[in-house]
Amino acid sequence: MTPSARLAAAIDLLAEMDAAPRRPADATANSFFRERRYIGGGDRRAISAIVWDVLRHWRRTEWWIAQAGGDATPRLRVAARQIAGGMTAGDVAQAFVEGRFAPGALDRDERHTVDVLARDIPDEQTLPRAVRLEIPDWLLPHLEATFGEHVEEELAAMSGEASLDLRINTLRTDRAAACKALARDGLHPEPTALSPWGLRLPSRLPVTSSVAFRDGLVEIQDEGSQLVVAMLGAAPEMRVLDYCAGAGGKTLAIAMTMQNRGHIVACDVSAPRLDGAVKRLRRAGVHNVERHLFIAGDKWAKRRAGSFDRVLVDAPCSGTGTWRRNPDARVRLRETDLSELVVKQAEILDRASALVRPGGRMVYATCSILDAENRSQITAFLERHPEFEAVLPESEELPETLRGAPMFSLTPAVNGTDGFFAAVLKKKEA
Ligand SMILES: C[S@@+](CC[C@H](N)C(=O)[O-])C[C@H]1O[C@@H](n2cnc3c(N)ncnc32)[C@H](O)[C@@H]1O
Repeated sequence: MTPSARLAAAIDLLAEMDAAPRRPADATANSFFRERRYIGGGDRRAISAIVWDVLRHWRRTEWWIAQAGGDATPRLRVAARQIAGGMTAGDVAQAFVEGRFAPGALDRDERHTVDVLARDIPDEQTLPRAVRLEIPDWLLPHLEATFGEHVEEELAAMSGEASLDLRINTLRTDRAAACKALARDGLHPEPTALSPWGLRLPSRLPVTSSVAFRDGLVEIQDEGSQLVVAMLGAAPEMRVLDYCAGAGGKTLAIAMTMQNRGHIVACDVSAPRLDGAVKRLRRAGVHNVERHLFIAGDKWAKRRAGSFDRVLVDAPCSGTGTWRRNPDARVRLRETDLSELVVKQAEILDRASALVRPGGRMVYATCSILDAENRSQITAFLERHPEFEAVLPESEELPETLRGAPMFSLTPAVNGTDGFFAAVLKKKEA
């Protein structure tokens, strides 16, 4: 593809993302490329790089274009990022050519805006703080409350690329053998610092086509997620409930800590997500998992009240800890989304807690960095449920540094993981 054709495809993809603002950007990108199989790997990477650069600089680009008197259309966003990358207004005009695989020429207004953009490249320090930090204005006080004076460095770390973390599957292998198998496919990970099962690769590499992945020796899982499972401390022969199991990412790791012995129930309200677990469970050699889909009027939970040794609540959340992977989520989160999530999380916690046996433990986890979804949520839960108390984790697999408190928060800046929160709550003996 020519450079102009790549710009044209990037503009088309951004327009599709604009048309489906609630859909994660990577899901839109996957279907965009699936429908255009003629786009080869190199072009696909180049187009994605243009689009992700726009997404990572969404607010400042919008602000800059508004200052120049233009509308932040996909065409002008792409043009502005080319200028930020060193192109002149003339270069941009030349790249926006007519033709079947080209973006089409800039019209008069666009040309004018591009001229102004190239003349007035903003100085970082003149940008309003929330614009510079690439977050909606309403979110700034929440982040300041969580991170205090570290807010800038935390958000800077969240603008970077996420590492690609793997979890070895001890049902099938150990770390040394997994590394050997990965090396045969040219993959040379380093052990992670905190998780005993983690391996880290520097960036997005084609792990899923490796033999080690296909044979179930490794799973893709952020180190933070692995530590949430370690926090749960599930052991062989226990009865464990994964209340928000989704496609089973943590269920797989729980089965591993239980050495495939005992019983796990993986629940969710989404059938497609639960169905997504089937193939993964098979690949990992896990066979002690039952799946259960929650439906309205379901008596399932009532019949099993007080019967589980461990309950994991990996709650639906703002996903603010995963901004490195989903930069679009950073500016799309609305204040009403957060307030709705906080209510939903409290309801889920109330329901899930009824399933814990006396003396049993519940771990509440989110991939959020916002206090409202984390510590405040736990404080409110403990006020509503005096039969629970926050306790220290009991887990050999958790590193010393995380064993000294009933809750942990991980962040990209401090731990190099996604942002995660986890808390251990014990149901007092009757
Ligand atoms: C953070 S995701 C879970 C990810 C999964 N545990 C993993 O490790 O791959 C949250 C899940 O909660 C589910 N969920 C949303 N509302 C729920 C509810 N009321 N009860 C149970 N699950 C719910 C969503 O469908 C979603 O799959």
